[in-house]
Amino acid sequence: MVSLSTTPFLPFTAKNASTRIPPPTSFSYSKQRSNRDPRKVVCACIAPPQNFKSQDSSAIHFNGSSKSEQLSTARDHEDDSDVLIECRDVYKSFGEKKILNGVSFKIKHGEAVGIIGPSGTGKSTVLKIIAGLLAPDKGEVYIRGKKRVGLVSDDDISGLRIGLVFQSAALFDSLTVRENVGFLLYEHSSMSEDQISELVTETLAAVGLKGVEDRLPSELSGGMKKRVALARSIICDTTKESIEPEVLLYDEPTAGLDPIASTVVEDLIRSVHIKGQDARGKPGNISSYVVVTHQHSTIKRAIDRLLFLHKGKIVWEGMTHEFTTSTNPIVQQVTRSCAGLSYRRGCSLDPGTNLIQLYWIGFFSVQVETDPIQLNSLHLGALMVLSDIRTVLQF
Ligand SMILES: Nc1ncnc2c1ncn2[C@@H]1O[C@H](COP(=O)(O)OP(=O)(O)OP(=O)(O)O)[C@@H](O)[C@H]1O
Repeated sequence: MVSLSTTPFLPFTAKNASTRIPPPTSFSYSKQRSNRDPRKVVCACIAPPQNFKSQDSSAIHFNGSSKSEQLSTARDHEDDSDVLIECRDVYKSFGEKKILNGVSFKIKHGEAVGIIGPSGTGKSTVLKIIAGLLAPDKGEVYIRGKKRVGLVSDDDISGLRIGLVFQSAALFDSLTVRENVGFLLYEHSSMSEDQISELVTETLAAVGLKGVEDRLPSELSGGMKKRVALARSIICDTTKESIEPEVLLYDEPTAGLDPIASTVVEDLIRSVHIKGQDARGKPGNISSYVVVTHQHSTIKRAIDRLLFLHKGKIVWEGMTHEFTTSTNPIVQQVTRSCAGLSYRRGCSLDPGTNLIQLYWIGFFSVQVETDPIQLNSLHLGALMVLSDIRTVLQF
């Protein structure tokens, strides 16, 4: 089953009985239960990027000899038995706008993968294609070796659940935390309400939340909403004979968060992974995850392997620690910029806070705390915090 879970979320699925729409304000799960086709996409949302624009992606000159291309021959001989998801030569355009131009990569069992690249280069589009919410114009997506035809709702591929955690929090305002987290199970499982309630409590504990089941989203802090969102994306029907592995796709999970809140989310992402340990001290359930991010701390804390998307292709891939030592010209251009040679392409000051958000050549951002009184202007402020930023940018 490909189960797409939306976290603070507007769950959605497509036709053939699995489309889910937000319930009306008065909706209550104790009154409304249905057992429909369990195929679904659940999307958990975190904050949208703020004031973010690609500042200078034109400064990047793609050198056709990418590492991923160099590796392609070797990859052909790899053992693919542990590949959960594969995108093979995927193309996608929106109208006249060509976005993806032959994207190929594999996500293996146990991996923590990041997708980075300039703004607007198609990273979120890749996630939506993996999730089956968008169909590629050309190319294929394989789920555990089986080619997916069309969108997730058109197909009956089983063997993997895919959860999509969107940027912006979109919990159902009129539903309690319990109803939000248990949404999928109320809709699509045969579990009793008591069973669901117990599982919701257990799942909330896994993300470090206790005693919030009866609260409404409006009674939660931003950070708590994100935890609820994550709980919603990892909950699954435990009464089933076999529970399929799950891949979680996070779209900019730390965008708009202050440095401390970002760290909490990054550690949470790690903790629900099978190689991590959740807040109860138990191993996580998520087999693999993919994170789209601009945030340096997220790359550093939550990602093992990076895919670098540029001009519609994966132009480099490798382990996170290899990124700074890569000889790939485009990567070098990025890392030199991060080292301060071309340190600043944009910045913004969050109103009412002491956070400055800085952007590097359109795809890295770092938040630095400073005293607004020091700032004569945003530009001057960026210069003044430069030394701190260099420290922050150490991989
Ligand atoms: N449904 C759509 N219809 C038309 N254009 C779209 C659609 N979805 C995305 N786009 C366009 O495709 C391009 C890539 O969008 P996408 O959100 O995938 O980029 P991104 O790399 O994730 O950007 P960012 O880093 O800024 O979030 C953008 O120019 C966007 O406007």
